[in-house]
Amino acid sequence: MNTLGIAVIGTGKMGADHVRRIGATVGGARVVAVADPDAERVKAVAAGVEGAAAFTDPAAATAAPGVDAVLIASPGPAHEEAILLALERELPVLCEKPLTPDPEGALRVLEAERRLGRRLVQVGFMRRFDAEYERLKELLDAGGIGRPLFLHCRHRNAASPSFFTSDMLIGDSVVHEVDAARWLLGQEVTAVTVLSPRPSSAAPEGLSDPRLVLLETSGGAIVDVEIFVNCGFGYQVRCEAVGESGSARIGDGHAMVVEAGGRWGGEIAQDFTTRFADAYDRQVRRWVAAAARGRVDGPDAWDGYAAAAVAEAGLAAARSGVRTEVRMVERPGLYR
Ligand SMILES: NC(=O)C1=CN([C@@H]2O[C@H](COP(=O)(O)OP(=O)(O)OC[C@H]3O[C@@H](n4cnc5c(N)ncnc54)[C@H](O)[C@@H]3O)[C@@H](O)[C@H]2O)C=CC1
Ligand SMILES: O=C1[C@@H](O)[C@H](O)[C@@H](O)[C@H](O)[C@H]1O
Repeated sequence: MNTLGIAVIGTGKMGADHVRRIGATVGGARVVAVADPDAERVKAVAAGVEGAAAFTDPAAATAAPGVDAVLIASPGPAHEEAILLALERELPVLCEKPLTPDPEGALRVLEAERRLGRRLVQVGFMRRFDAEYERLKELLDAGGIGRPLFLHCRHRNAASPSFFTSDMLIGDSVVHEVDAARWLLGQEVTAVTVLSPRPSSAAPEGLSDPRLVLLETSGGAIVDVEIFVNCGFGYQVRCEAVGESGSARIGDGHAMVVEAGGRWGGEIAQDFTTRFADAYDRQVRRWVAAAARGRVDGPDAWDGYAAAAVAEAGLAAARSGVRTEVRMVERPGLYR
């Protein structure tokens, strides 16, 4: 197999981490171009990769010599433009979540793929590549705990970045649970309710943090998500599935428990780059292997659209305080 030349669009926290990962742990690929409007940042990232050209314009990076595929790690509102540029060139794409912040943008991506007649876009819902999530999915698929009734989810970040808004708790954070729930249960989310307690005193001024998000699914299950992005003590992503004949829980993170000095305990990961390091590696490896065959082997643009539709309902539910139904178009044949 020839080496896949990748353009990485956006070289902030995730983009720089993906550039490092492609060089360090992903075979069969190399970064040939990077783009970021922050000229200093993009130059610094390119300087660490032999043969990578630095651009401030994503279009120029996408059109650079040797680019066979595009990995997008810019902020959500910039994703649609970057995806459409890549699709114009019929290049495979791995786009960080969310695919787009709104369902309308996601529908334009679906339309671009429909015109090409094939799927080229994978969305960075990396939990599908996490070993614990995979085991939970296998158990549910095998009927190991009977028909699922509830997913109880906890999603906590130590602290939110300065640019974080109340909408992003749903559109940037809870989208992971939306995708995980759809994938684990094999069902669509049909309605959303959002409850917002008095904000934590640790939350930045104006940020509605934490929140409780309730998702109803097409198969009659209920998913509750505590999203708390300034919990202060670390990064925790937990999921307990309760079925008709049992329950199963992942994400306790107790890989090693130390008993010493009259105490017992373990460490808590401080952010997603640690907790999901293996999942990101496997996600990018699988994408590279599939992209080299012109295929998508993971969450696709339809999954990105579905998550955006649920997020839209979630934002309306948060504003109104009322249970809000999710509106989705019929799934096109390309994604069945
Ligand atoms: N899968 C996961 O667990 C995670 C995914 N993400 C996603 O990754 C993406 C990037 O997030 P972070 O790296 O945390 O943000 P960041 O703020 O650290 O980096 C974003 C970078 O994109 C650049 N940028 C801004 N506009 C751009 C444009 N039009 N074209 C190209 N670059 C542009 C910025 O200058 C910055 O360097 C987002 O979609 C976010 O939701 C972020 C954290 C974890
Ligand atoms: O995707 C991510 C971030 O964008 C988001 O802001 C965090 O809340 C999530 O834990 C992380 O996985």
